[in-house]
Amino acid sequence: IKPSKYPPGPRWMPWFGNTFKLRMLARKYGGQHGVFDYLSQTYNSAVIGFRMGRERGVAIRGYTLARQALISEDLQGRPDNYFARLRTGGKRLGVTFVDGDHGEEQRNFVVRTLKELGMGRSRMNDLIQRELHELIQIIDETTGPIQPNRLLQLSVINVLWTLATGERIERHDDHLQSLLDVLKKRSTMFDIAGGLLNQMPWLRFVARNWSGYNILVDFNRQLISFFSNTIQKHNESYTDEVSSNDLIYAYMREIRKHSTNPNSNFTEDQMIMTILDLFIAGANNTSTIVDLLLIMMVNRPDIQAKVHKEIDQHSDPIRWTDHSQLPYVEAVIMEVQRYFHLAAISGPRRAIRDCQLGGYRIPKDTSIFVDLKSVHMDADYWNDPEVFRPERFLGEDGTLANTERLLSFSLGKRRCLGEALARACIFNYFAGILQQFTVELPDGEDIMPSLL
Ligand code: HEM
Repeated sequence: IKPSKYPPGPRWMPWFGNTFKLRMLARKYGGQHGVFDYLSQTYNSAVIGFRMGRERGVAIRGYTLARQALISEDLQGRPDNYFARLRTGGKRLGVTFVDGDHGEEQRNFVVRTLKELGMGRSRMNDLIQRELHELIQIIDETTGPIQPNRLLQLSVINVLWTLATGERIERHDDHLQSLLDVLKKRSTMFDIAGGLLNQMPWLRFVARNWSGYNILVDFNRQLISFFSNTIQKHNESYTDEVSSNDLIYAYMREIRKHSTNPNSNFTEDQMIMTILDLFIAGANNTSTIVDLLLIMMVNRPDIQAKVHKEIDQHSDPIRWTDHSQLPYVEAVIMEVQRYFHLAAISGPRRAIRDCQLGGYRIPKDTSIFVDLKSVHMDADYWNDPEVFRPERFLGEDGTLANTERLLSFSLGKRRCLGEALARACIFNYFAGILQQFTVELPDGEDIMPSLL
């Protein structure tokens, strides 16, 4: 039975709620954001209520309500469901799917440590530049067309890996290649709500492969075995002097500091799951944005020419610290994030208490899905959202404008904690590659009409 004043939406079926309807609509409308768009029009509301198996869900569309929801203190929790627990070995661990005091403690620790390790500072830039240098060398030495996706992904992963473990991984490492394959498969099988498996956990008994259960278990197993060697080496070589050298050492320092507290959340399992979370959240998105930027440059030589013009005014290698002097480059990066809306729906939130939104009642423990695409594609605000036009992020004086309407890293206490790293990587790689090369289509390939 729907709670009173619950947001409008489809009628709930016994047991399954709207699970099958939502899946059918997702196939028809190209994903969850398409479903929310359809339901929002059908029920003429920017707030939509539904039910996925046992879980109540609310989708929120449009800038005003999206902003309100993302920063609301009532909505800073994360769903505690089967999918969230399965991804971290059955327990509530890591940073992404924990909340309350435990979540805050872990998130604060990671943010503080990443800062100590140089995130947002020159050390991070040096790391990125080192990887960029290698990438440029590889491109330089390659004859024939290049498909940059995997090259970029390995580069970004090496930045993350160095922050986590203090060392790089070789590009040809077999473990790394198979990990990337699982990561890719995993991201195609699970939507942000955890897919069908989350709504019907019993599927793991009857359809282990089809439901994605095996992929998830396999991914965790591979990642844990990938890390176990490094963790063992860190354990053996730990001293106070090295305790601030990387994230694993810093975590070990914290485990030791809390060793007399039997209720401490700083445990080895928690450390592994925290690193896993950083990789799940950060390994793909950042390199995909750079890939999309290059695809867009190939498809729009006119925009590439403007990017080159701005970049050519800098004789030195371009670094993140120069970003404010390159507003057009920044505007192109923002437009790619808006246009391709990589995170179409923000990370699921959980109402930590009964609350109100848009005049509707949101009961405690409802999962909240904020539709970021609806903000990025809002025709009332952008006029021509379907057109790729970086100038929309530039004011008349040529400086950046409308940046508050770009929510790709979300807002509030649960906003992306890797934003500084991701933005620096994207800027350095994009500007760095275009400072050295002009990108164009291989002979015989056609421009993608949808990207014009
Ligand atoms: C272009 C690249 C990236 C995009 C578009 C992106 C976007 C997002 C979004 C939309 C969220 C959900 C926030 C919310 O629930 O309100 C998020 C969370 C998160 N991101 Fe990113 N992210 C990117 C890169 C990274 C990187 C490089 C890292 C790792 C250092 C990272 C780590 C995280 C973590 C750990 C969370 C969960 C935070 C929490 O639950 O408190 N992200 N990201």
